[in-house]
Amino acid sequence: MATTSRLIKKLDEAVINRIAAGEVIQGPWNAVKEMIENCLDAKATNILVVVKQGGLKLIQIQDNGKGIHKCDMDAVCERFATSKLTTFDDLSSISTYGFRGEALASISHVAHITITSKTANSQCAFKGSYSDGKLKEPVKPCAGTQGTQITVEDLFYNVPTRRKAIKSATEEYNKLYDVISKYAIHNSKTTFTLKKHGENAAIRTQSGSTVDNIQNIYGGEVSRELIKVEHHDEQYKFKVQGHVSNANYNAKKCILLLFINHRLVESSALKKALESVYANYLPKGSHPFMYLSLEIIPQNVDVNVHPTKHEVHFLHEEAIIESVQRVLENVLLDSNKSRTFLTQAILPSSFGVSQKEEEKPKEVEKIYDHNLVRTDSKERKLESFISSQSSDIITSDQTCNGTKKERKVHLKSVLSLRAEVESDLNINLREIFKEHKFVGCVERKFSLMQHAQELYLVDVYELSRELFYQIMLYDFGNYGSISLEEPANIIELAKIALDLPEIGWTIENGPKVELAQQIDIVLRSHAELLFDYFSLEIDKEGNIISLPYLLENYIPPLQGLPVYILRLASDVDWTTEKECFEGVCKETSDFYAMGNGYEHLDQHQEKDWRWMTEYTLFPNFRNTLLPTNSMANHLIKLASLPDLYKVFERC
Ligand SMILES: Nc1ncnc2c1ncn2[C@@H]1O[C@H](COP(=O)(O)OP(=O)(O)OP(=O)(O)O)[C@@H](O)[C@H]1O
Repeated sequence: MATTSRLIKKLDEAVINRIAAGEVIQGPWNAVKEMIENCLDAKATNILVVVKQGGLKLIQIQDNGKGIHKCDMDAVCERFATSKLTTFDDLSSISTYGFRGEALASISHVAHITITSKTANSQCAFKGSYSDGKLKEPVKPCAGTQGTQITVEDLFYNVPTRRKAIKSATEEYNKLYDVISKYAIHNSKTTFTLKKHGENAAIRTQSGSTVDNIQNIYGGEVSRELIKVEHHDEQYKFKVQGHVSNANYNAKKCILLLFINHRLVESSALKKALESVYANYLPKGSHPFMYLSLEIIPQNVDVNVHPTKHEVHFLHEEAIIESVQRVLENVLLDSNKSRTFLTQAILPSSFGVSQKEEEKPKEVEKIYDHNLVRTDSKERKLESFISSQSSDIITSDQTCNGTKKERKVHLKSVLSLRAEVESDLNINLREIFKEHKFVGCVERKFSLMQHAQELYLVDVYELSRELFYQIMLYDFGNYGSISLEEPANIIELAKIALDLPEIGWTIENGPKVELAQQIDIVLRSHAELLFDYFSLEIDKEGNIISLPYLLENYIPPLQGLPVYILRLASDVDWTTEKECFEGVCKETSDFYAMGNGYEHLDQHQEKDWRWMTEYTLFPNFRNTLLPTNSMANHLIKLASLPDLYKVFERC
């Protein structure tokens, strides 16, 4: 009778351990991650990582933490040997990164590992080499400073398939660079250094702020555009804090540094949810930078989901994700509203205004990128147009003038005017402006723009009026100034205005000269307020000498100045704060609106308004304007491609 031999056999212990190790240690990056977590659990404040061949040949991690006692040295690389967890219940309140006692054991099954460690109480350090979870020979005393140094050599030397699957050392290096970067940002009080063996440090952080570390690792372009996130949710008992990029920043790839209870984890659901919020703020195809740290009560989090610990599960996952989405939406909306504009005196020769000498800052302050308004966050910044397309508009030294310090505005009247704007937001219009393409100017008050397959006629006059009104509210008290080359006398301006047919002066209104004098008295009596809050300066002789500078590279049509002066004096309610501020903002935005003022334009002005419409107003309709429901009337849909197709089909 033929005997059948057993097909199912118990695997050799060494093979079992190697397979298990391969699940925990997938590549140099997570060997590094596990060991960094050990350093942090040991309260290290200084961590140095040296690697060779992307960590495949060598990973050496040195910390200044509490060290390992000599008596524990033989057990550190044994599976399920840990100092961090005793009972299963401890898992629900775990506050250390490690809890399984598996990482070093796993590494010892697939690499050569040497540990040198010294505790505070010990006279000297002790050194041991490990293989397959065991000490190769008794630990030896040696010289060393407090802390632990772990050296891992020839990772996967005994797992040829895994070694082959690893494509390139550079790729592995990039992955571990990424892991160290993220831990360095999350642990800003600990200094991190990463070096390729024999080379200078690729990462070297100082103990400082999170933003400093983001700047150090991801660069100034990101760190300058960050908004702080901080929120405590009582209902689902979690905290979220971090820094995310604002609408000015966009990258080709989404960068998300996500920590849940201080563990670096991945969550595609949260990532997707957050990216969908940014879709309303960023141009298509561009992505944000987000560093978020969520702290959820440990009882609601299951950390033991994945061998590499890069996933966690938590209760109320959907509700928490939605709540974080709302937090992000709020901070982005806030940052979009409070964007500040570069404030400086500018002098376009074609408009007959010039910079006041005494206003030139003694020391030229550097103007950073984030002070400059973008035309389109995907494209070039306005400054790049200055010397070419707009040399007539802006004098070349304008980018080095000083900026005013921003003052915080807490006036109830202004906050309530802002709230009125915000209560009327129109999300559809925001979408349209966000994704629009400028087509061309029809005339000063009207331009064409395209959104998706639709062509719109845009009332630039009305929209720019709204834009300036919003800028006045959100940048209240912080405008720069445009200095007039020739002081403009209020009485003379008022007389010019009263002569204009559209003002409708009649004999019953009283003599023009007297009216002009009254206008002068009203404005001069409020000169201090006009200067302080609105940068509208009146000298002792009753001359206007400066106007507010509301938008970079935009000069109001100065022919509208006489009417502006007259309306400021006659139409503003100067008796109550809110009405007064609202009135000045409204009159000023009427004056600044594109298409106001000039009847006949010379060659320069003809070129200037077109330039300002395309490169200043439309980019700000996209990035700065908060479209409200009333603005829907300022867009007329002229054509829609799908409708046109239908017409052709019928023909
Ligand atoms: N850098 C270090 N400083 C001090 N002690 C350390 C260090 N690295 C490891 N240890 C000690 O070695 C033990 C085993 O570490 P190992 O990484 O294998 O497991 P763990 O951190 O306890 O759990 P996990 O497998 O979940 O990471 C730790 O519990 C700790 O006591």
